[in-house]
This record gives sequence, C-alpha cells and structure tokens, in this order.
Amino acid sequence: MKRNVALEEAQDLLLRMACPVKECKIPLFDAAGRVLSREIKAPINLPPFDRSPLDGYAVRAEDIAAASEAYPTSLEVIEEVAAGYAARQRVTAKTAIKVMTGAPIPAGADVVIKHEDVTRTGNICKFFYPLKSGSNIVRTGEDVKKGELIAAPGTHVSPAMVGLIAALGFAEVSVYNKVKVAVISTGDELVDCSQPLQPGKIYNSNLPSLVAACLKLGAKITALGNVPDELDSIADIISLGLADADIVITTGGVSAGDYDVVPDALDRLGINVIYRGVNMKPGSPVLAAEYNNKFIVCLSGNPAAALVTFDLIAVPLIKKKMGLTSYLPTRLDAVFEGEFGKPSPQRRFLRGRLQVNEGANSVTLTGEQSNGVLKSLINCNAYIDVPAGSGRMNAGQDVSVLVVDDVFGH
Ligand SMILES: Nc1nc2c(c(=O)[nH]1)N[C@H]1C(S)=C(S)[C@@H](COP(=O)(O)OP(=O)(O)OC[C@H]3O[C@@H](n4cnc5c(N)ncnc54)[C@H](O)[C@@H]3O)O[C@H]1N2
Ligand code: MOO
Repeated sequence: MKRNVALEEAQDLLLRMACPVKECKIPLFDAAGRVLSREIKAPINLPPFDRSPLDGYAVRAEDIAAASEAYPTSLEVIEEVAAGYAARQRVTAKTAIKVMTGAPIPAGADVVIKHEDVTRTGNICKFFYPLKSGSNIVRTGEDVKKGELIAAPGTHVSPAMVGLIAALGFAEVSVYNKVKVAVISTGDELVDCSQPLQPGKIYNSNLPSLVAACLKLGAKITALGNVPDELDSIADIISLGLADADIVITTGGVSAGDYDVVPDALDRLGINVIYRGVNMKPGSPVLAAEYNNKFIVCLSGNPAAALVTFDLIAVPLIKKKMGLTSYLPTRLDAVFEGEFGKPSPQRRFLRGRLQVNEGANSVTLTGEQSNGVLKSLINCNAYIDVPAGSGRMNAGQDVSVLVVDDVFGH
C-alpha cells in the first residue's frame, strides 16, 4: 500500500488497472448518455440523394441563362414533386418541375429557383434571373459520405449523435453496459433527510450528492444507505456492495479518529488497499482499494472533500470503466479573479467558476473554501490547482485549473 501519493499517481494507479465493462446492444432510443463500444461507419450517404433545399422550380441552368427582369424566360411546368417522392419525368429543354423542400432533384435539372422569385400562370412559369449550374442543390453526401467514420468506440452518445445514427438507418447500437456503482455513507451522526433532526446529528448530504453525481455520469446506482461507525456493519455493507457493483464508493470514517474504521473493515475483508492518502486539500484521507477487479474508493466525510475527491479520483475511474476514452479532467490556464488569503502548505484545490474567453480564461472563487462547505460547489465548474508552498493569491495571477463540468459541449 502506498501512502500520501500525488493526485496524478492516485488517478493513474486506478486507471491502469481499470478496463471497460462488457458491451451490449440496445435500441437507439435508449442510447443517449451511453458510450459506444463499436465504431460507427456510414452505410449510406447523407443526404442519400441530391435534394432541394427550397420550395421552388427545378430547371436547367442553360434554359434560364438569358432570363432578366425585362426579358423573363418562360418554361412549362410538367410535374410537381413533394418531399418523399421522386419525379417520374426528366427536366428537358424548356421545361421545369416544381419541387418541395427535401424533394429529390429531378433528372436533367441542375438548378432550383425559389417559388417567390417566379410568376406562374397555369402551367407556364416565368423566370427573371439566371443562376449558375448547381445552385440551390444539396448534394448527395454533403453531410456524411458513405463509409465515413462517424464515431469511434468510446464516444459519448449525445442527442445530436442519436440523431446522426438514426439518420444513417441504425435502430440499435452497441454500447458499454452501465457501470454499477454502490454508494455507502458512514457515520453515527447522520440522519436521512426524511427524518427529524436530533441534537448532535446532521443530515446526510454525501449519500444523495454522490448518488446524484453518479447518476449524472450515467452509472447504475445502488444507494446502500448509511451505516454507523462500526466495524462489522461497515465490512458487511462493503461486501454487499462488492457482490454486485463494479465500484463501491464510501464516505466518512477514513481519517485518523477513533471511529474511523473503514480501513479496518477493508483489512478484515482481505481487500487490497492501493493507496491511503493523497497530497491534496480538501480530501487528503481518500483511500482506494481493489478486490477481484472491482474498486473501492473511500472518500473523507467532509462534504466538500467528498465531492472534490469524487470528481478528481472517482470520476476518471468511472469514466474509464464506462468505456470513455477521455476520462481525465481537462487542464486549462486561467487568470485568477479574486483573492485567497490563506497560504497553501499542501497542494490545494479551490472551488471556482471558470469562464472560457477568447483571449485569456478567467476563474473566480465560488465562495467559502472550508472542507465542510458544500455551497461553493453549486456553481463550481473547475478546481483551481494551487501548488504546495503557495502563499496568498491575488487577482491577476496566472493559475492552472482542472475543468470538472463540461463548459464546451452541449
Ligand atoms: N487528528 C486528525 N483528525 C482529522 C484529520 C487528521 O489528519 N488528523 N483529518 C481531517 C480531515 S482532512 C478530514 S477530511 C476529516 C475526514 O475524516 P473522515 O473521512 O474520517 O470523515 P468523518 O470524520 O466521518 O467526517 C468528517 C466530517 O464530515 C461530516 N460528514 C461525514 N459524512 C457526512 C455525510 N454523509 N453527509 C454530511 N456530512 C458528513 C462529519 O459529520 C464530520 O463533520 O477528518 C479530519 N480529522
Ligand atoms: O480531507 Mo480534509 O480536511 O482535507 O477535508
């Protein structure tokens, strides 16, 4: 077992051992938020045929080459084509076919003129300007070319990706199974938020917040609830979690107190502790262990410490198990806007709000930074990485941040 490792080593030790869970095939309608386990190549062009982007008239460019306001060109409309149908006839010299938006371009035509720009009497249509061959035609494969790689394994399925996969005619997709995460909180002082609060007790916030964080990632959760600071109960519930889950997350009871019995419970279960303690604040007591290819991540109980170490250590692990190929938080440079008076003898992660700008990114603090303060995580989308040995931080200073909420995507 290692002790007091750097964050990067703490991440790496787990990521090296973790491989994605098994794959399955699911209906495309259920695929949003999942991770593709197979590449997707386009079996068809998109659009599959040349189509009209307008309601208008498909004609031959050469037929309207001389058209002008003063001397319009008259063509005979020989057919009308709605979206979803193909013209039966060809556009030949001096003829036009009326087409609706989305309709295939009739053979022979090489340009579409929008209907507002023509006048029509019976079957005769007048055109008042010429257009270059190819104008107002959406070409076959403009969006996607047949054979093109659409997504590699490990791609997160966004709503837009669902649309693209549907447009290519796939009703099912291969994805990784949902990662199963069991969440446990420990502490005699904790009361479920549905219960009245007794003296000396506090409401359990870690269990709901960690369950919510795992759900947001797309994991399959088992909330095993809260157990008292008691060796047998903690050992029993961890072993219950390990029976089904890929990853067990616990909070509380990992520090140095008399009732911090989580490490003893792991010991009793014969679980291999990979490391105990990470050089960071908050969350330094975090512990990670492995058992039969499953992982146990024990976060300290302070609510902010629990969520920060969850984001920086548990999330990359869950993401790698989910099959994602990008799992570490993005690191960006930013200018610090604000002040933080405390020195940081230990490496510190401050809760901040990153604004991504054209020139320089800027980051502000989201509020109080104590280990138990949860409120400042509400608008936090990045952690300011303050190196060990840093003094007071002032506005305008350059900092490095780890992005923990996706500020780029949609
Ligand atoms: N003598 C020492 N004492 C402490 C040390 C140390 O090195 N030496 N480390 C401190 C640090 S750092 C932290 S963080 C805490 C964490 O200890 P634990 O992980 O064992 O957590 P607990 O003692 O169980 O709880 C800490 C704190 O958080 C509250 N808590 C716990 N669980 C929840 C929950 N589910 N929802 C809301 N709040 C929770 C708990 O009541 C405590 O106030 O230890 C320091 N002590
Ligand atoms: O882990 Mo503790 O004080 O670093 O919150």
